[in-house]
Amino acid sequence: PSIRKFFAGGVCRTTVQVPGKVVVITGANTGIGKETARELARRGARVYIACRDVLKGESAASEIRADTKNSQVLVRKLDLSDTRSIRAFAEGFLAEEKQLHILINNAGVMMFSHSKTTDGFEINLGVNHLGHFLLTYLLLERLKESAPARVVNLSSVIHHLGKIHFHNFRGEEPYRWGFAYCHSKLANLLFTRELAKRIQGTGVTTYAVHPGIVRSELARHSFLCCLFWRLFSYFLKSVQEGAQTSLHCALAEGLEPLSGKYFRGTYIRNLAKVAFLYLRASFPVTARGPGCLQGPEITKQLSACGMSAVSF
Ligand SMILES: NC(=O)c1ccc[n+]([C@@H]2O[C@H](COP(=O)([O-])OP(=O)(O)OC[C@H]3O[C@@H](n4cnc5c(N)ncnc54)[C@H](O)[C@@H]3O)[C@@H](O)[C@H]2O)c1
Repeated sequence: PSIRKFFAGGVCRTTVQVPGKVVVITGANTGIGKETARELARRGARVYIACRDVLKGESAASEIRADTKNSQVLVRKLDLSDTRSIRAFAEGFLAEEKQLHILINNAGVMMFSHSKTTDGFEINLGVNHLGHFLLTYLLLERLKESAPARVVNLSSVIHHLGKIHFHNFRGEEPYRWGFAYCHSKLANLLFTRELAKRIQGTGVTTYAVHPGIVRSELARHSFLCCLFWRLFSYFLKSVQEGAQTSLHCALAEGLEPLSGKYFRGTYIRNLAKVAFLYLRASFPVTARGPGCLQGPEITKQLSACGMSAVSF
């Protein structure tokens, strides 16, 4: 058990209750998002599960309602791979709710095949970053009106392997080794940093999160990743443990001065760092064209802006 505890990482220790607060969580019908929704519902929030499959969302919501005795767990349709769906969700939400206190941009895909969103963007970047970018933009005024409010973006430690290919947002050239997911997670991080700057002084703050390596459904599109997840499942976090960093950023008091920072509630950070440095050295990715910002340059720029990780 002590080894398990070592790998489990930080725990959200705040006892803050949030009755009456309005929360939107994307992709909360499964995995980390579902557990985040459960805990926020337990603490009294009105929780919107924004997901692609309303039936699956309803089944998660009824489980959470029964578990937490909070009837204010609602499901709304949102497909982040389609800007029309994002606009329709935002329009419906803004008509229905006068307040929004916490937005958790949690949904994510890890796809290795060369797919695109409805609007023609590379699928990982399109869903994980561009979709959430548009959603946040459409809800930002409501967040400001409800301040103090927070935006939590799920990134990943794997952003270390990411690069921003400005010339390749539509996936004209396939990415090597499924790096598209890494690029999208780097975009989540950069978005958090820039958003924090632009909303400074409005009472809305934002945080990026690495939840740890979590036993969820994220790897379902890749046989190799599924195999890895199964082989090492003992060392991976449970979804409840994986939700702790998002919960910490959504709830903990006094985080406002840390707006724009990247949070990791995990004790395995140094192991992860060594592994990623090794990977980066083993598979150096060369620049492709003028619009490409390289990983090491980005890391340098991020740390110059105080974007090093905060552990709790
Ligand atoms: N599991 C991990 O080890 C890990 C590590 C680092 C970061 N993350 C991040 O944590 C977040 C949650 O992932 P998870 O591990 O719970 O995986 P998960 O697959 O269980 O959950 C992802 C959710 O996103 C939803 N989703 C996917 N595409 C969508 C779309 N187009 N529109 C709306 N919803 C969509 C899925 O339906 C699902 O509910 C993701 O952003 C992921 O990148 C996970």
